[in-house]
Amino acid sequence: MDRIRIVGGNELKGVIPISGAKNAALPLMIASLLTDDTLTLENVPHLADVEQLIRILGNHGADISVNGRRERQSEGYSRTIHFTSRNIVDTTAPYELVSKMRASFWVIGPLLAREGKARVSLPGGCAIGTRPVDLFIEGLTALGALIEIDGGYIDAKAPDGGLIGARYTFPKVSVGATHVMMMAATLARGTTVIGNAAREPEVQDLAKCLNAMGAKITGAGTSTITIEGVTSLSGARHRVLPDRIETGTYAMAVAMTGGDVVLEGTEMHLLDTALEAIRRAGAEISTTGSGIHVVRNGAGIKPVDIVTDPYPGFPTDLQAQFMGLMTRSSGVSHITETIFENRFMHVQELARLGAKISLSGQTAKIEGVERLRGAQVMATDLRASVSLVIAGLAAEGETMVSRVYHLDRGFERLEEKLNRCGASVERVSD
Ligand SMILES: CC(=O)N[C@H]1[C@@H](OP(=O)(O)OP(=O)(O)OC[C@H]2O[C@@H](n3ccc(=O)[nH]c3=O)[C@H](O)[C@@H]2O)O[C@H](CO)[C@@H](O)[C@@H]1O
Ligand SMILES: C=C(OP(=O)(O)O)C(=O)O
Repeated sequence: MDRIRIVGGNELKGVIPISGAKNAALPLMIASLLTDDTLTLENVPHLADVEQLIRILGNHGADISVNGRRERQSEGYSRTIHFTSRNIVDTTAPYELVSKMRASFWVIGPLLAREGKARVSLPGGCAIGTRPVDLFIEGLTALGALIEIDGGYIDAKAPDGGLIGARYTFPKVSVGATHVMMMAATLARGTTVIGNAAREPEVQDLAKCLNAMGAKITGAGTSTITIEGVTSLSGARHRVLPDRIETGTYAMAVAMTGGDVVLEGTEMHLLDTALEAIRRAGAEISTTGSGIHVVRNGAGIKPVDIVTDPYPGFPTDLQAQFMGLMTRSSGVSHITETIFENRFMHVQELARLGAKISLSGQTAKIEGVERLRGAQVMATDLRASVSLVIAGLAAEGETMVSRVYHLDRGFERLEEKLNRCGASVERVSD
């Protein structure tokens, strides 16, 4: 199993290209099941989750080629991938495939809308909370679906004549349930109005792509989304938006080590709240022609309190990284996690590097320390693992991160990107 060795202490200087967003690419890929035409996605990151979803879509009958080549042959950054699901050959998404990744459950929306039925295993994904699927069930039921849970699978059937547009307000904001309801409603009869919808940029990106495919969606990016059903969707070409979580992660890495880096190909408005927190911690952040410029020269790291919230709040997917940064602040900070009930597994690993963190319910109190010292640590989930990398970049000596398969789910060429800016990060295969 691969590990990552980091020798800390170097400032980061240079340019880091930001990849297409994993959390946009996944629903966009799934949307290809809604049409028998070809959906071409540009700027798709080369990540374990994307590869896994390629396998899942292939199981449903999608024909997938990468830059004109067959899947898995391209080594390049951010690929262009063509998805064609001429016929859906199987409406079952089996446990063996779905249990590895939360988003794969989302195929339930397109399969139900296009084929009138779907049998999808209950999902897996990062172990950061119980992550139930009740909101998906309620939303799809509102569209007329009959849903049963059977042997660990959700069995969903559309009424004769297909799903029916409806008004439904989510009792809680869910990114995944918003994606699924929006996709399912594109092919429903009549109009659907989703209340308390997720406003994340990835939801907006999916709506933009669906509209390019012929859907009639308005309001994405606000909490009310209206979808007028159409009888069929066509193919389209769409560029995946930049990864705001990768952007925030590298911005925090620069704030942590000091240095001067341009995050290329990304946009500030995708993560205003997180960038504001990094600024308050002491980094200077500005827009350049090619992306975002992050600098921290000399000044220490100031303590900043944050609370995670649905977009446009501080993203839970940057909470662990921000905690990594706060471990070296000059005072006491508090981080409150409101989205997932078990997203503090990085706390005990950061402690191995010398961090002083105590937990009280959903709030972590971080007492900044003057120095961290390298140690052996274990990645427990995707974002937790990269918080250990951020801490390792500033720690004295060698940090060895095990279970890096978590990192490979969401960070494209992490070692290469950091090393090009002067870090010392190496993958070790045992
Ligand atoms: C692939 C992807 O895009 N993953 C992101 C997505 O996950 P995901 O879409 O799974 O997250 P949700 O927005 O659905 O989850 C938000 C909260 O709602 C709860 N919930 C969700 C569905 C449901 O049926 N019932 C229910 O109670 C969850 O347990 C959680 O407490 O949004 C999260 C919140 O920004 C991010 O951390 C994940 O990185
Ligand atoms: C939690 C994440 O992913 P997933 O929803 O796929 O588990 C994430 O991207 O941080």
